Amino acid sequence: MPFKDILLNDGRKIPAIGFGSWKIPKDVCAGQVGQAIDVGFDHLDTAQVYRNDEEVGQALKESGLSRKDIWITTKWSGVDDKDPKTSCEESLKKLGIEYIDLYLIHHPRLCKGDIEGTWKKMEELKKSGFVKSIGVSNFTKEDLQELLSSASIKPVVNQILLHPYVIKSTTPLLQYMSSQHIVPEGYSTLIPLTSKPGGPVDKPVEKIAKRLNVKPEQVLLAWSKAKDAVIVTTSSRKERLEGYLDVGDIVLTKDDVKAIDDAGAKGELWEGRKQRLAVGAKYVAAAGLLGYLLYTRL
Ligand SMILES: NC(=O)c1ccc[n+]([C@@H]2O[C@H](COP(=O)([O-])OP(=O)(O)OC[C@H]3O[C@@H](n4cnc5c(N)ncnc54)[C@H](O)[C@@H]3O)[C@@H](O)[C@H]2O)c1
Ligand SMILES: OCCc1c[nH]c2ccccc12
Repeated sequence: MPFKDILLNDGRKIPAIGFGSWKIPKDVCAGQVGQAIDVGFDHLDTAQVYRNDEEVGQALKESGLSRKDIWITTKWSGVDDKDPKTSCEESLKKLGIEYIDLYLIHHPRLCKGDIEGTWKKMEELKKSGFVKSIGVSNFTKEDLQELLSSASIKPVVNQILLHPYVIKSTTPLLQYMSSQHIVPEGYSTLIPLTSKPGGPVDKPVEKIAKRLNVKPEQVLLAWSKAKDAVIVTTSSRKERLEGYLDVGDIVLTKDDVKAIDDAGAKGELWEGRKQRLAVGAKYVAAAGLLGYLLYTRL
């Protein structure tokens, strides 16, 4: 059972899993994007700041795919202080395409305190037809509320960090987005494997992987799918990409999702404590140093 497209609030349908080109070096980018297309990815996720749009465009051209058969998301990242319109025109040219499926504000800080004004520029881009859908990334609930207070077009998605170690703090945002029909796109979902191995999430993920006879990364992506998120992931390895696409067939039970959420919340609590301890330790060290300096001067 392949992934089912997800319906957006503007009536368009987005493929439920995308291949991201962040950090892919220029010299191997066209090859890796081409490989992703060959294994069956029909959704590419890039950004102005990834600086590999020409190579993504080259892979697209070499794939021979018809434009309508591939979904392209790119983002306004405020590079060189260029505005969304100029950046969008440059992205279209670099990617070698006539329109962008989904254009995102990469981060609220790029709006420099004027979320409403920046969103108006995004709305203009949608009206121009060069961009079919518009959305945001890394927006908090408060950022979205500010945007929605004057928007005439709603963002279709908010692309956010989504992994078990942030699920507790992110759930209120997900609930708010759901109430506003803004679809979550989750990135860095594999963080428990890539940068936090050995944490509390490993155990439930491994147990579920064993039961379902799948890989741990597939369990994590299936968890993201269970949160009704569009998955944004990547790999240079063909077998991993094939495994990602097979996640369309993996359905976690409510208990599976809860076990992963609970373990993630434990890790989040521990991270929070560690950070507070580190800040506390810094203060103690600074106070000690100050005391020592005062003592030696007296
Ligand atoms: N909007 C944003 O601010 C933002 C931020 C980060 C990423 N993104 C998008 O999301 C995409 C994916 O981001 P990501 O790379 O953080 O995602 P990810 O968490 O999906 O990690 C992908 C990496 O995990 C590795 N991996 C897979 N299985 C593994 C395993 N079992 N053990 C160890 N490593 C394993 C892959 O080889 C790959 O390098 C990016 O390319 C970009 O398009 C957007
Ligand atoms: O999207 C990947 C993370 C990232 C890299 N550069 C950025 C600039 C603005 C917002 C996010 C990013």
